[in-house]
Amino acid sequence: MRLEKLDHLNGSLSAPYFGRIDFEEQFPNIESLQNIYIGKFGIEDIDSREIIVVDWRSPIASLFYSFNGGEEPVSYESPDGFVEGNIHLKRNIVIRNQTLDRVVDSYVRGQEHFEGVSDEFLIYRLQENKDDKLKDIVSTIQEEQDKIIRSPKNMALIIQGVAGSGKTTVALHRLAYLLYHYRDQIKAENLIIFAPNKMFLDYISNVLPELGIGRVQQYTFYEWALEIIDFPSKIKVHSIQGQYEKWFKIGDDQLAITDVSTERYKGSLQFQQIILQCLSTYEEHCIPDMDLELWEGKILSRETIHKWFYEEYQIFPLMIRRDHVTKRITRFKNSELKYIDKGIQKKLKSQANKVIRSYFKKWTAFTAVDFYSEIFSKPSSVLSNITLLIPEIIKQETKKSLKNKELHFEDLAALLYIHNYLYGIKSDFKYDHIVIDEAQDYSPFQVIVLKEHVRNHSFSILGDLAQGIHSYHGINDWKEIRQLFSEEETSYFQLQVSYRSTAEIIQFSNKIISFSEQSLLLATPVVRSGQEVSINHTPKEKLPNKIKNIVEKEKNVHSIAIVGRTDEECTKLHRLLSEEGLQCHLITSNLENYDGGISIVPAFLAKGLEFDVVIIVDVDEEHYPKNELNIKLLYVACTRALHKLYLLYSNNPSPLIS
Ligand SMILES: Nc1ncnc2c1ncn2[C@@H]1O[C@H](COP(=O)(O)OP(=O)(O)OP(=O)(O)O)[C@@H](O)[C@H]1O
Repeated sequence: MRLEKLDHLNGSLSAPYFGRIDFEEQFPNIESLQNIYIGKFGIEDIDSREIIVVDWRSPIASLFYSFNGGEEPVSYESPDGFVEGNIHLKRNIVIRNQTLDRVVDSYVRGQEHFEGVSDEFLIYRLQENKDDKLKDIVSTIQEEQDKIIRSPKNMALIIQGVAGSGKTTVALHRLAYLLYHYRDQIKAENLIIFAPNKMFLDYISNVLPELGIGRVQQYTFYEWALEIIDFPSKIKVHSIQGQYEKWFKIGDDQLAITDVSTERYKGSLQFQQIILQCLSTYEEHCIPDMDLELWEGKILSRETIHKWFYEEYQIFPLMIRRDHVTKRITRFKNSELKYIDKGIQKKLKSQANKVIRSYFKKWTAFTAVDFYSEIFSKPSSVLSNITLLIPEIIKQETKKSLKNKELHFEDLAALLYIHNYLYGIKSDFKYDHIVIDEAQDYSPFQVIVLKEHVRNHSFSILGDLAQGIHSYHGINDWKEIRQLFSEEETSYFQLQVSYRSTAEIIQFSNKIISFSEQSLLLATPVVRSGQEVSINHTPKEKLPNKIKNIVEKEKNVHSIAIVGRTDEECTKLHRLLSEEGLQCHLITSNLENYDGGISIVPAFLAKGLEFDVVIIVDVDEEHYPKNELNIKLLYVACTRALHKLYLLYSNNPSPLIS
């Protein structure tokens, strides 16, 4: 704790605070006017205990974020109850390396041009070029974001936010808030963030220590599942990347996303119900239907074993219960043997052991994979009626995979669910809070599994349906997730303002997403204007040169993305550009680090990232025909840009931009 505190103090040395409010508590006495300085970490005088800077997460600092201007009294909730008062000043301050860089008053009481809180400081921050990694936003958190960040812990928050509305950022700040506010109840090690891939985790990795929450666990769902289930080495478990080629290819054989696609089916509530029925039926029938006669005349009745299993050991998961019953039977046998004449003891012992072995052969011990195989390959008579409900095509496909010793990403939710039912959840895998970023790509079944791993349904579930490019296994509507929680357990928020891009880029992207058949929330820009989106016809052979020219023109920015449509084409373009002497990183699905600079990235991998300048290539009829997947892919690509967006096409432009 001391080391952590020292770390915070060192950080505060170079930038102690970023804001000030002058707050007059509502007493008649004007002397109660306090100048409150707000920083990333609180600082107090070690001798006098006087608070010099308050932590941004403290109750009083909430006024800095929730204050909307005007002369009406404001209030905040302190540990002793609500405190009311008036704000006289709201000031933003930029300090870098102990140098005061900028001071902007966004509200001064009594001055006419400050009727509301001005956005000048926010716009100044948004105009900056970003470096490689995501940054904290403590100095400019907006009111609607602050409400989410400060929501109570024992709630499943579901947040639909447009591209660039700060979902990822808000989720990380929420973790910092929870750790501050509930410091006696939760530990950083017991919080976990799920993100789409390792590169994305690297991209957000800087914010965590900046916010003082470096020890939070970070995982992809795939890696996490592999930590829990010990798969036999002969089984290959394919990650989600295995699906990319199938779903993101171009040409006439592009797949349509339907409800009976294997991925969607295996993530559905319907499938979870079937698995649950199989498990509970197995539970009902697993004990062999017989008494256990250890030796002649020594019978352990079926009823006694039932009582042990269904009543005494009921709190344990199935397989642990089976172990307990095994041990109990052995104890019973040993204690009974004590009364047996020494001369025949040995003989009866070996006879009893044989009987016990044969008894437990009839009582199958399953691993998750065995049970899953049983469902698909050779269901026992009690299960076969239930498995009839699984569509035949999915059954056949899965049976074939299992025969080839292969499992796929979409099988993981069911496998984890079975594993938890059979073996329970170890305390290492129980969490105080779970963040699911890009949650539109999660299936209801995945969320059901995660719900088993979190205490008090404490979730932050964030996503954007407009970016649902993985809807072959994700959701189409938040109802699919909301229905998994009761009304009191959940809260739903919408974030509609996009902070990432200029107004021009947002308006352009909105036009593209409006082609979608879904009714989706459109983004509203913060009034930050930039250059018009540039659309250029560029013949194929001139593409490398054109890209080089744009890069040359934009050489002063920190990050540029060249976005292609498929993995293969990006690799090709990367080679071509490298031959032309342009240094750039190719982002592939198994990349673990994000290096910034100039990147070449397929649209489906760009999700979650952002770049000062984005150049989208091949925006033509062939690569982006008008269908749901391409609308969303192009929307994702466009909304990655902060300041400038270029679209290049050869032949005929895509109908989405023509
Ligand atoms: N209140 C804010 N003040 C300053 N910058 C902000 C604010 N909110 C968000 N941003 C910035 O907007 C950008 C987008 O944030 P973030 O990546 O968290 O959004 P997102 O909703 O997760 O986006 P997407 O869904 O497109 O991945 C980031 O650069 C972030 O710093």
